[in-house]
Amino acid sequence: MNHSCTNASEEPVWSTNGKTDSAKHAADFPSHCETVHENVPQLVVTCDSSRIELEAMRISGLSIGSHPDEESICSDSGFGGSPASLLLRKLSNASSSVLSPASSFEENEDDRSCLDEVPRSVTWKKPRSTGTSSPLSVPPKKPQPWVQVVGHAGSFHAGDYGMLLKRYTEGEQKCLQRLMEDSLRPFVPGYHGVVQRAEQDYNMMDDLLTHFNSPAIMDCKMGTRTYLEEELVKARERPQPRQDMYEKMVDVDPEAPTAEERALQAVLKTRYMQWRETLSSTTTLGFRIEGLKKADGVCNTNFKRTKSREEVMQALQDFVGCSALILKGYLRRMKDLRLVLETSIFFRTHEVVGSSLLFVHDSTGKTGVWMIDFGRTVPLPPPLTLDHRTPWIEGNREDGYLWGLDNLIDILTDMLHLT
Ligand SMILES: Nc1ncnc2c1ncn2[C@@H]1O[C@H](COP(=O)(O)OP(=O)(O)OP(=O)(O)O)[C@@H](O)[C@H]1O
Ligand SMILES: O=P(O)(O)O[C@@H]1[C@H](O)[C@H](O)[C@@H](OP(=O)(O)O)[C@H](OP(=O)(O)O)[C@H]1O
Repeated sequence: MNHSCTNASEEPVWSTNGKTDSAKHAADFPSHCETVHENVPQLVVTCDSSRIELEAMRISGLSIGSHPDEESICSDSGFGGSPASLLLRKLSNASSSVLSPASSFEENEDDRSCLDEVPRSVTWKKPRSTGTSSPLSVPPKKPQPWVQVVGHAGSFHAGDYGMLLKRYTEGEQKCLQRLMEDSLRPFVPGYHGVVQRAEQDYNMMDDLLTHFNSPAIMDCKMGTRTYLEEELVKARERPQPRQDMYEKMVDVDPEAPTAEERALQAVLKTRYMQWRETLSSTTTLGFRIEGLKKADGVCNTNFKRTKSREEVMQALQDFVGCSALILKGYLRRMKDLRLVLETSIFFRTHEVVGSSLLFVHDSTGKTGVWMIDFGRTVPLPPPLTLDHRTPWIEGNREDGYLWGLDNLIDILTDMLHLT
C-alpha cells in the first residue's frame, strides 16, 4: 500500500486565467495523481504503486532493464519546498564563451553552459495559457537536482512537481502545443502552458530527469543542417557578422576564418553554424553529440571535433559504459521513435532544425530518449512535406533528421554486437 498521493502543503501558488487550465491541472497531479491523454493510453492511478510506475513508464517511454527501480511515482515524498533560488553552477572545465550581442538572452554571462545543477523551487505564478498533461509530471519520491547538459545557460528554471521552465519563445510553444496533439506526444516532454516568473514568461514542460536516480544524460543534435533556410535568406539580405562567433571559431581552429572574416574579426551566424556542421559529424552522419554527463558526474561538452563514425562510437561507448542492457533500451526506444516519426503529421509538415534527442539512463537500467528543443522547428508552407532523409538543397527544406536517426541506430546496433 503506498502513501497517499497528496502533498497539499507544498502546492505552489497558482493564479489561473479562468479558462480550462491544464497548467493548473498539472500542478494538481501530486494531489490527484491522475492524468488524461487523448492520444495515448490513460494513466489509471490506483494505490498499487508498482503498477502506476510501470504504466507511467510505458506511456512516457521509459524502458527498464533487469533491475527495476523500486521508487514509486505516486508517493508522499516531501518533495521540493525549497525557496526559489536559481543557482547556476559551472561543473566542468568545458570551453565557454562571452555572450554575444546578438544572442537572444541578455542576462547570461556564460552563454553555453556545460552542465548546471539547479535546485528546485516552488513559487511559479500566473499560468497564462493552456497546455496538456503527461505522466512524467507525477513527482518522484525524492527531489533530484535538475541538470542541464548544454544549451543557453539562464534559459531554464527547474521547478517542483517534475516541471521544467524554459524561457518562452512563441515558436517553441506552438510546436509543443501541436506535438501534444500528434502521435509524437510520447516522445516529447509533456507541455503544460506558459507561466510567468519575475516578469519573464516560460514554457512549462516535464522535466525528463525526474524518474531517474543520478542519471547519465546525453544531448545529440539531430539533422544535417543546424540553421533554418529562412536564416540563410536573412543573412544574405541583412548580413550581421558576429564577433563572438568569430572568437569561438578561432578558439577551435585559428585557420578557419577566411581573410575577409579575419579582417572583420567577425563571421555570419550561418557561416559559423556551417563550419560547426562540417567540423563535427552533423554533415557526414546527420547528428552530433553536443554534450554528455555520465552517472559519475563527469561532464564532457568537448565534441566539436568528434566527426568520424569511430570517434562518435567511442564517445557513445563511454556514455553507455558498455552496458548491453542500456544499449538495448536505447535501441528499442529509438526504433519506436523512428516508426512514429515516419508517420507523424507534425514531423512531415515541419522543418526540424537544431532539435536534440535527449538520452537518459541510470544504474537501474532505466532508459529514455526524447525529442527536445523546438526553438528552430518551423511549419512548412502547405502542401510542402519532408521525408527528412532526402539530401538538402536550398529550397527543399530537408533537414536530414531521419537520416541522422538511421545512422545513430546503426552505430548503436554495431556497438551492441560488439558487447
Ligand atoms: N524537458 C527537459 N527535461 C530535462 N532536461 C531538459 C529538458 N529540456 C532541456 N533539458 C536540458 O537542457 C539542455 C538544453 O536544452 P535545449 O536544447 O532545449 O536548450 P537551448 O538553450 O534551446 O539549446 P540550443 O543552444 O541548442 O538552442 C539539454 O541538453 C538538457 O540537458
Ligand atoms: O554550440 P556553439 O558552437 O556554442 O554554437 C551555438 C549553437 O550552435 C546553438 O545551437 C545556437 O543557438 P540556436 O540553436 O538557438 O541558434 C547558438 O546561437 P546563438 O549564439 O545565436 O544563440 C550558437 O552560438
